[in-house]
Amino acid sequence: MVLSISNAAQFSIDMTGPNALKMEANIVVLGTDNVGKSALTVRFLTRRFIGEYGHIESIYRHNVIVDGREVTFSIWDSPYSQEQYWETPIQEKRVQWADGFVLVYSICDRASFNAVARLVQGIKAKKDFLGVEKVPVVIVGNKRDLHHRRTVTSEEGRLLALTTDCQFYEVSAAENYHGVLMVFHGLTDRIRESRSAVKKPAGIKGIVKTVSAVFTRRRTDSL
Ligand SMILES: Nc1nc2c(ncn2[C@@H]2O[C@H](COP(=O)(O)OP(=O)(O)OP(=O)(O)O)[C@@H](O)[C@H]2O)c(=O)[nH]1
Repeated sequence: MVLSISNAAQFSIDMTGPNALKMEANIVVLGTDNVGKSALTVRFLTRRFIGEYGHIESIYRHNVIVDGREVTFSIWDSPYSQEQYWETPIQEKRVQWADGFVLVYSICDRASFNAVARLVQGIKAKKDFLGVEKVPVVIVGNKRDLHHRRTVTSEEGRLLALTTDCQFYEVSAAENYHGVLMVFHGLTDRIRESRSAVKKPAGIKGIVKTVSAVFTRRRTDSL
């Protein structure tokens, strides 16, 4: 199902400057059941927390201005499939489609944290296989308001992010919009960085490849 929500959150209004470029970002939100994936997504889209969200899989389209650039987000809020995450064609499609990932666990649910640790490895391995060197991933510990029921410490979350080269945030989708905004803001920055890294001039390996491609082409052209 594709929902289109417009006129929602705008966190900057500089649309007129010379830097007001447009950008598109496909984002997949993943995590085990009940961790708050939909709450987080809907909070970002509407600024609201509505409590119950059902289990509908959706792609939401949403335009916002981030640092003077118009960003069109397509956010895929997807349910968790327990086993062989990477082996079904639909899951594989998700990974190919995504420019960045938001991996959510609940700070009160250790199994959900362990699942995120597995997900991040799986995503990186799959993207690596597809030739993507650095995939933008944000790890989010949700339900921060329930700190009295915490079973995963902030340090554990931070350490996981550090060792897997991801960003890390602890948020409460229930209580706070700003933290959720930071998640999507941070991910947008990472996506932009990863795109400009791809455009950087090739290193020596790239030059050798280009030169040999030119010579190979000349040879085949002259046959
Ligand atoms: N206390 C608290 N509850 C939250 C928070 N975020 C979500 N919830 C609640 O957690 C439950 C699950 O939230 P959802 O957003 O439906 O979680 P989900 O990960 O999309 O769940 P699935 O649809 O099962 O995949 C709901 O009852 C929410 O109200 C939060 O930050 N704090």
